[in-house]
Amino acid sequence: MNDASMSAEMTANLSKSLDFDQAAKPKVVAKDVNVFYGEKQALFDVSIDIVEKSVTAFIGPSGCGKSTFLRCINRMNDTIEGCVVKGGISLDGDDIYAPSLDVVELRARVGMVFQKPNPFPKSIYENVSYGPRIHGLARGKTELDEIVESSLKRAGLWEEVKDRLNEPGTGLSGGQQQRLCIARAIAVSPEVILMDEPCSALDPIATARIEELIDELRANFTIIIVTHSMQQAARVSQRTAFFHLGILVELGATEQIFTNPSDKRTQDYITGRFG
Ligand SMILES: Nc1ncnc2c1ncn2[C@@H]1O[C@H](COP(=O)(O)OP(=O)(O)OP(=O)(O)O)[C@@H](O)[C@H]1O
Repeated sequence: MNDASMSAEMTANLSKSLDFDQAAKPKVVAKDVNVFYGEKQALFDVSIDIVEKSVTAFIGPSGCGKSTFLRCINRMNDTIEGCVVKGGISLDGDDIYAPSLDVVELRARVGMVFQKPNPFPKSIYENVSYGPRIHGLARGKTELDEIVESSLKRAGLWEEVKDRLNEPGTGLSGGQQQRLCIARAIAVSPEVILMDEPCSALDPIATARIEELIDELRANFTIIIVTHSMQQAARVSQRTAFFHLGILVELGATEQIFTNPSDKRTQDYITGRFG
């Protein structure tokens, strides 16, 4: 390719990614986020808009700060001693670090699914009904039953568990447990779901099931997924953010990031030169 056609192609791609950005409404907006663990700085001036009702993947080599940034969005870093977050993050314009903000309420708006499925040591029913109960989302048993059923249906688990709702959640297979954790997250009607490597403990079939589910859920939720798998990022996300050494190097439409990244570090990572 000569320089002229390369630059035409780059301009076309850039305008494609700008179109993509303009059509989308930002749900989470981070501005100049810096995170420290004691003396060590883990994130440097991260600014990003996460658009609503889509999947954004965070990729990058181990230790680059993906999970640290994810945890900033529901203030899970507050629970880590010595961790200090500076900068601003808003959810639909609300400053989530405002002193008046109720963190319990924030975590109902921003749910989280972890790497290892972690159902409570309770029944399947109680795993899903716990959140709606403590947040007062149901006006009685019938409504609670309805929330449990609809959450399990949306998580694609209902048919497999409807006859064993009183059995322990921990008795399910790994993939089913992860779908139970997704049902638990959905049950409180969050706006955003954070997923920290949700498939890393699962086999390929269970992984495919969760990936299909993520694709269905994006119609109603804003999803951010940290993944080590570039194939997974390419399959499930519409936007991809590449982190390196605590810096957000590049954010763009997933297709553009994987076919025509603008930064050499992204190019080196996606072509397997490091990471
Ligand atoms: N609780 C903690 N205490 C101290 N340092 C931490 C803590 N958690 C993360 N770090 C450090 O912050 C940096 C970013 O870590 P983080 O886990 O966010 O990266 P990551 O990109 O998610 O990595 P991985 O892909 O391996 O999960 C790393 O240098 C890590 O050692």
